Amino acid sequence: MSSYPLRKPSMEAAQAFVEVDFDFIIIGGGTAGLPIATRLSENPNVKVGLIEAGVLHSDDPVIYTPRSLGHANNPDYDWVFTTEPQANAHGRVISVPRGKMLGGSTGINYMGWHRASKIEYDAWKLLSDTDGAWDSDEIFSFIKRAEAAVPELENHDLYTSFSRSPDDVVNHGIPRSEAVGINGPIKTCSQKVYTDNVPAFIQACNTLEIPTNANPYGGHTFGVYDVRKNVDLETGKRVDAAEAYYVPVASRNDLKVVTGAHATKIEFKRKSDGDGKLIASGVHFVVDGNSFVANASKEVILSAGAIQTPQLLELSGIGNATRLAGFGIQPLIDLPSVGENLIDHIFAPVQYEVKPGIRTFDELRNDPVFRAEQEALYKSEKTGWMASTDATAAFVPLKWTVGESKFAAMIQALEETITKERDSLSPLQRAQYEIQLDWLRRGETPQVLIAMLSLGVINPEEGKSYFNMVSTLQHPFSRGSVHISKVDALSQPTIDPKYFSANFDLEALLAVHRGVETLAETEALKAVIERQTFPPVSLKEDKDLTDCLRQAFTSGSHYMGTAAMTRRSLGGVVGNNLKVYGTANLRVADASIIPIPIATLPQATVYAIGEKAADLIKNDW
Ligand SMILES: Cc1cc2nc3c(=O)[nH]c(=O)nc-3n(C[C@H](O)[C@H](O)[C@H](O)COP(=O)(O)OP(=O)(O)OC[C@H]3O[C@@H](n4cnc5c(N)ncnc54)[C@H](O)[C@@H]3O)c2cc1C
Repeated sequence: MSSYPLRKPSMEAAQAFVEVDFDFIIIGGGTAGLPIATRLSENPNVKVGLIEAGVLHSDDPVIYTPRSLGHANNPDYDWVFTTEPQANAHGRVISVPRGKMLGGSTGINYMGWHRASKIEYDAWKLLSDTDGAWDSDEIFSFIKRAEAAVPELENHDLYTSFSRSPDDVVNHGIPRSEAVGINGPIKTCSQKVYTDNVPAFIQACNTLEIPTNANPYGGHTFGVYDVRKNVDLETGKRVDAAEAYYVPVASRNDLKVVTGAHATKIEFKRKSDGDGKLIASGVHFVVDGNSFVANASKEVILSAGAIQTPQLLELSGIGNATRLAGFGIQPLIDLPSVGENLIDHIFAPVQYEVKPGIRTFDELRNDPVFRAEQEALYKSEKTGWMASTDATAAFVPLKWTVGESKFAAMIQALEETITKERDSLSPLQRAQYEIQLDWLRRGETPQVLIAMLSLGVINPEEGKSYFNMVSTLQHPFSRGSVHISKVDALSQPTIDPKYFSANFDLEALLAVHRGVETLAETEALKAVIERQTFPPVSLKEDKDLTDCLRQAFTSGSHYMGTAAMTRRSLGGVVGNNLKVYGTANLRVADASIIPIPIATLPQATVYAIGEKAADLIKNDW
């Protein structure tokens, strides 16, 4: 472990940090930053420094008890950012959760471990230069490197047995034994506790011809299944980037981590030879109001996440030159797409009260004796309800949700809008929309995730139990932005996801809501549901429900795209080697490089980005 405390900011640690001549400095100790730091420091001959604004929370039950999820939305763990008032959501200001700690957002996320369909990762290639383009095989191989799935036999995927019949189960694509990693740092497992709503949901999906997918890791995600979780079956704890990647190698001499240290700017020199590229040579940071500069002789890697990576680029002089000049920042590289292309998934709940006797995770709220038993079981055996989260979900193409004729009308209207607005779209949007339209028309790739969740219950009555079917939109057409609001790294940037700026997103969300209503009408779900408690059942008309969706939706907390890895001519910020265009040695590696919406819970993909970045850097040096 570091000789300096990582649990609180330390001036001595900051001073010792800047006295090292680093080869590599990584900004942000999160989902991608920690894999990069730990993989690079496998070579004892390089010196690696990592600057993280949050601190280490080892053994904090708020983080590591799976059932505590949702309790970390306060400044001890979270940046607690918010959006600009959203024009298409009655001016609502929406919460933007982001983990602030060693481990980043993996310390506060919901632990769903998932990957997108192959076709979605293959689209990255369509948007990039040919040389070194990423594709699904490559991303799958790096996800495999990051993960350790508990072998099936030891932790059987019980959910397949809940299907109506074996005919409802599909198992296709790359065989699971080849697709899934077993030796990586991130331990993942299947659910051990299934509450009564889960079998009902799976059977309801089967009734509506959504198959049970026994191998959602093989390249085809369509179907209903239990999403694996990054929970360690042996310890019963959340597995985050800090515990999985950093803690086991913390005593390495060549790896120095400074926490409570807020990076404020990247320092550059300009190359004197022909290409005149910028060379990143150091990083400014502050600890408790005191400024420091650390030096890197080889590379600086920016892994501050999709909100703060563009902020730091702009503060360092990389971005839209006119915008930067307006803030009095000398533009070093005119890259107008920095901070553009902000993508987020959109979530909207439908809440149901269950019939008496049906058990959901609300048992823990309603029955103090049961809760005490479960807490004791967790303490002694590291298992039971406290070690569990609910993660059953259906990934479904929009076509299924809507029905053929309505779907055809929706697509036609969407195509007309895109054609009409073509001149005002960015080159990247035009390319993305073509790809997204193709996915929609084919009707095989899920655009929709319906998640079975017991979290976020609205106004629960004592003694009653509930679950939510959360409709989520995974391939939105709306694009927002993140930009600096002042020349102050410590203040939050202006975050404007522009939710529903593409009207299609709202129509699609309404269609998903209708799909959820149909699911609730199946015999399987009717057997467990007492009544719908949100949205109010009195809201029947499309117009009223649409209004309710504008009021009730939340961010999926899956921000991506703000430093997109695409061709420069399309408005890319980084190339296939993750280097920022116009720089010789500044790379971005985090969720901001994801170029197009992907229908997945993104952390496994971001870990893969970190793993791949480490490989690219090792190969170059
Ligand atoms: C509430 C919530 C629930 C989620 N649920 C899931 C889920 O179930 N499954 C899933 O797959 N994904 C989920 N996600 C999304 C997933 O966790 C993120 O997409 C992913 O972790 C992002 O990784 P990143 O490396 O881009 O950023 P992060 O992991 O957030 O890392 C960025 C790091 O940089 C640090 N940093 C930022 N600015 C600075 C600075 N100026 N100086 C120093 N350090 C800085 C931050 O403190 C942070 O540690 C969820 C996210 C949230 C917030």
